[in-house]
Amino acid sequence: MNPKERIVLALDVDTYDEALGLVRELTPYVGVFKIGMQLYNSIGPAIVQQVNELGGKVFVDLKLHDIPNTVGAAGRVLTRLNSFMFNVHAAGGREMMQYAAAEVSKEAARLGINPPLILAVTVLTSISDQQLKNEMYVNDLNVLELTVKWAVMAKESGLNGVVCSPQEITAIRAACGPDFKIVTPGIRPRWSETNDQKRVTTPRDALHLGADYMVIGRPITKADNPKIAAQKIIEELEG
Ligand SMILES: O=c1ccn([C@@H]2O[C@H](COP(=O)(O)O)[C@@H](O)[C@H]2O)c(=O)[nH]1
Repeated sequence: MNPKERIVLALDVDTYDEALGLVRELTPYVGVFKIGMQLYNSIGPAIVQQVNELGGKVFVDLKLHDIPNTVGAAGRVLTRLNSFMFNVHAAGGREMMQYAAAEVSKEAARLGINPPLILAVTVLTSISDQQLKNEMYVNDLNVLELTVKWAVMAKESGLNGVVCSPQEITAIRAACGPDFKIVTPGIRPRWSETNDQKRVTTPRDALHLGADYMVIGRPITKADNPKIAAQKIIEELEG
């Protein structure tokens, strides 16, 4: 895969015009477009089809977290929408992930299409070890240990990969093997601000650590010139 194909651009905007403007401008530099709760809740599921029609693969980042029946049903909908990938929270548990995987594969078979990749969100990249302990009351594991446990559970449940910080790639790769997809937000070039992200690396470090896909939002979308920012990241990845 070339570096461009590994870049997932977070379309964290409110409107159809802003989103499609970014898709048109940045298609030459981006492999996948991520539609998260801001855009999806603002303009609805039709945006997935619109991005598909412009030739973009879509990661629907709704971080599903509910009882198995509800998440399975939502998974069927996201399969019908032709998402390239979508995610659920590993914290939803084994039964929820197994059920989502089974429903998605049945729905894809029924439609005769490739199923979307299903990823488990481990510990959000905005959470530090201190927060995990003091706010989530997880006292016996640190972030790294918990992400690995959840990644193994996701794999055993039939999911295709995880969302985690690039800082956890080496440990997850060792536990889950080469084919398990690792998708990493928390990507910050040296020239950009960290914002609310806590567990970050540069794009180049994430690539060397073995990220399959890197989710990048504000360093590109909030740059004075998003195209130049994206180009600079690709050059850093190729350099
Ligand atoms: O652990 C997670 C899971 C998802 N995200 C999402 O990725 C992007 C990151 O955007 P930046 O602007 O590059 O910080 C954003 O849409 C998050 O919802 C994450 O950051 N961490």
